Amino acid sequence: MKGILLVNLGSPKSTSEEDVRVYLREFLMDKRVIDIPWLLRKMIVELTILPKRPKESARAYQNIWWDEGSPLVVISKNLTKKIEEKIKNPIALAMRYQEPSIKNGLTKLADKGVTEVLVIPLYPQYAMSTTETVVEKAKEVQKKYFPNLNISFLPPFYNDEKYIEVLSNSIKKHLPKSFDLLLFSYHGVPERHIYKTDPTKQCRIDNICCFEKERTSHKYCYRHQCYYVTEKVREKLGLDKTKIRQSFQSRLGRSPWLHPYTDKTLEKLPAEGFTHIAVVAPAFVADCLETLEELAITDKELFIKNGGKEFHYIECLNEDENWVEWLVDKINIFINQ
Ligand SMILES: C=CC1=C(C)c2cc3[nH]c(cc4nc(cc5[nH]c(cc1n2)c(C)c5CCC(=O)O)C(CCC(=O)O)=C4C)c(C)c3C=C
Ligand SMILES: [Fe+2]
Ligand SMILES: [Fe+2]
Repeated sequence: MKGILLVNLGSPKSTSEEDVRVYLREFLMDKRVIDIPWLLRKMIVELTILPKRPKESARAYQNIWWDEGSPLVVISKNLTKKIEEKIKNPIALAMRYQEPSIKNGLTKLADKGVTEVLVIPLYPQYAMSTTETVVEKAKEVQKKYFPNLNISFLPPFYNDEKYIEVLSNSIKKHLPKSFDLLLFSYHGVPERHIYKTDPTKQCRIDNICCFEKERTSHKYCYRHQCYYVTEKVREKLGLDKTKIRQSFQSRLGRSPWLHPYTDKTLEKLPAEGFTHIAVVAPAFVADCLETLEELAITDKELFIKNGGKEFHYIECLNEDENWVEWLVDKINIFINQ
């Protein structure tokens, strides 16, 4: 029998400083997130990040936590339930970090007699810190604990026409009547991750390859995939190029990340005459710390402090009916093939 495993990033178990530390340790010790040799990574994580960051992050999580738990996990669970009601085959949810784990999700499916699993990493764009780490972890768990289970993966869907339509319609539904500018803010990655995953080794941050129409490197280029989504959604919404901007948020550490940075962009927009803005975050399919806290609270304050008047945060796809339908369609193709 065929089954489905949805995989999202994951959250700490609670907003306590200790649970946040445990979560950050697992997350940041992933070699596809901080891609340096193990000993150096361990030293940086344990000696420079974990002494202070868990306290700050715990406070941030406390600002957005729901009665039922982490927004990202709660939304992902609700999404799974909605899909479950529309398909005949078993479906389970897993998180790349913390609980429910990928092993836990595969166990649930195997216990129901599933022998073939479609793993769906819940990321529209490919990055070594998102899709790749989910794929590699799922393969590792399968090999170790479920040798008789067949697994395959839904590839990044940033260029799926129907997905673009679903995203555009959701944004349209939440756009305010009048605004000066729509900002597309994507989670950033270190620039070196773009070079590292480029099979052609030709993509350079300062040249235009990421904007070109066809290129082998696009399949593994997070930067291109973000530009693609922005451009296609802009076209679908019928917005002039002057009405949109794209930026990258949530950087960590001192090395250069993808530019322009969201916070720096927001500081400058009011002086450029953009005081009423709407902000959307299409790298996330579910609202989370990075959208509800970083964007909708911290970055909003920054924008207002710099002369902005209106900051309208547009929610992620979350449990949108058309998004559920899109996933159900992909699942049915797998089940019926
Ligand atoms: C959507 C795509 C994501 C990419 C790409 C990504 C890369 C990436 N992230 C970090 C460091 C942190 N990210 C944190 C939170 C976080 N990141 C994503 C998604 C992507 N990350 C999500 C959905 C979340 C929110 C989780 C939640 O519980 O709501 C955090 C933890 C919070 C904090 O302390 O700020 C860190 C740290 C790196 C280093 C990286 C690329 C290499
Ligand atoms: Fe992140
Ligand atoms: Fe590129």
